[in-house]
Amino acid sequence: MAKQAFSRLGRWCSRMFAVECDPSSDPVYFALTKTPQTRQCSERQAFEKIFRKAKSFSLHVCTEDKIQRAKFYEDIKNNTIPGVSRGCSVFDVFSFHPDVKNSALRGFLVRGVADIQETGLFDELVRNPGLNVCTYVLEEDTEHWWQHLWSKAEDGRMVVVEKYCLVPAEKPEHHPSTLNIINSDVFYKFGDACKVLRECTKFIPESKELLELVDQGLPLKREGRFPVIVIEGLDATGKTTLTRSLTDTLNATLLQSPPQCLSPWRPRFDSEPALLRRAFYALGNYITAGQIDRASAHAPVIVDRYWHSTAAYGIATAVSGRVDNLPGPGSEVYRWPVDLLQPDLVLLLTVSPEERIRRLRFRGAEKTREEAELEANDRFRSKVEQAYKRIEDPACVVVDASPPPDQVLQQVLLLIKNKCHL
Ligand SMILES: Nc1ncnc2c1ncn2[C@@H]1O[C@H](COP(=O)(O)OP(=O)(O)O)[C@@H](O)[C@H]1O
Ligand SMILES: Nc1ccn([C@@H]2O[C@H](COP(=O)(O)OP(=O)(O)O)[C@@H](O)[C@H]2O)c(=O)n1
Repeated sequence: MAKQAFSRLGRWCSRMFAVECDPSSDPVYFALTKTPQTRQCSERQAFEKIFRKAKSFSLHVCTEDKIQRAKFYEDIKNNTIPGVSRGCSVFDVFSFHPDVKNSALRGFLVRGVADIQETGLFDELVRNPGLNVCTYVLEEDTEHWWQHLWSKAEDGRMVVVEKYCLVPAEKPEHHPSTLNIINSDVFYKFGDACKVLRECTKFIPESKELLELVDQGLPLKREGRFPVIVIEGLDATGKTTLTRSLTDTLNATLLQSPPQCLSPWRPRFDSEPALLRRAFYALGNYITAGQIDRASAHAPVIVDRYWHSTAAYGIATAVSGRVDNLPGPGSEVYRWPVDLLQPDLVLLLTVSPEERIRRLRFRGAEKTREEAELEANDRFRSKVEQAYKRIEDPACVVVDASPPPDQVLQQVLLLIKNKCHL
C-alpha cells in the first residue's frame, strides 16, 4: 500500500460521518465500522435519504496546514464541485471524531455521478494528497452501504485502500460544525490572530502592513477615566444613527471596529476564507482598543461594533443549519479574549425581523430576494442574535431599538446614566 494511503488511514479511522441534506433539520449521522451489523428496517430511511441507490462520491479536504486547508476547501467548493455536479445533488459533509475539538474535516458528497470513476478527473482528485476521495457502494445481498477510500498504488493505479461499513448513528452532543471554532472562526488571543496573518504574508502582502500597524503594544488595562460604551446589533438596527446622536449628546469620541485605517484592506480580506477574514477582524479590535485607550483619557467613548460582532458573526457563519446547533450558553466559545481591553457597557440593538427588512429596504438594499434566500437569512439572523446574547464578561444589555430614533436615544442615555454614572 502506498505511504500516502497509510497517513490517510491514520486520520480517518474511528471517525463519524455527517451528511447535511437539509439545513432546517439534523444531519444524517453514520458511524464508520469495519464490522457490519444487522440493521433495523427503519434505518434504511437514512440511506434512502442520502444515496437513493445512485452512484455517489465524496471529497474531504484533509490538508494538515490550516491556511492551506481553508484555501483549498474554497477552491474545491467554487471550482471543482460546480464542474462535476451538473444534474447531481451536492450535500455538505463532515468527517469528525464525535465531540472532539478541532477534529472536523469539511467536504462534499455528490450524488448521481454515474461515471466519475472512469474520468481523468477522478484520478486527479485521488492523486491529490490534500483530499480524501470516497465512493459509496451498496452490497445488494446484505443491503449494507460501504464507504470506499481511494488512493494511488505504487504502480500508479487507483485502488481502494480501506472499506468502512456505514452504520446510522445517534447525533453527538456537539454539531460537527462547532468543533473547530476556536482559532479558526474566533480568536481569543492577539498572538493567535497574528500567527494566521503572519503565515499568509506570502500570498496576501497586505497582511505585512497590517501586522506592522498592530505591532504597537496592547493596552489591556485602560488608563483613561471616561466610560467606554459599545453599540452592537445586526445591520440596519440603527447603530450608525444612535452612535452619532450619542456622540453629540455626550460630547464623546466616536470609534469603530474595524477602525477606519483598515478600510482599504477590508475588501481584500472579505474575499478570503473565514480563517483569514476572522483573523483580520480580530486584529481590528486590538487596533480599536489602542484608540479607545487613548481617547478615553479625554472624553467618553462610543464604539460602533467591537468584539461581540467579531465573535457573533464568526460563530454564526461557522455553525451550519439550525439555531439550536449553536454551542450552548456558557460554552467557552462565548468568552472574552484574555488580552482585549474591555468596555464598560455593551448595548445590543434589536428590532423585529420585519422592521429590519423595512429599514434595509428603505436604505435601498435587499429588494429582489428570493423567498428561500430570505428564509436562509432568517436562520442566520437568529444565530447571530443568539450568539450576541450568549457572549459573557461583559454580556450585552439588550435594547429594543424599534421606537423612533429620539426615543431610542433617551432610553440608552438612561441606561448609560445608571450603569456608567454619566
Ligand atoms: N429608531 C429608528 N426608527 C426608524 N428608523 C431608523 C431608526 N434608527 C435608524 N433608522 C433607519 O434605519 C436605517 C438603518 O439605520 P443605521 O443607523 O444605518 O443602521 P446600522 O448602522 O445598524 O446598519 C437607516 O435608514 C436609518 O435612518
Ligand atoms: N468588529 C467587527 C465588525 C464587523 N465585523 C464583520 O463585518 C460585518 C458587518 O459589518 P458592516 O460594516 O457590514 O456592518 P454595518 O455596520 O454596516 O451594519 C459582519 O459580517 C462581521 O463579519 C466583525 O467581524 N467585527
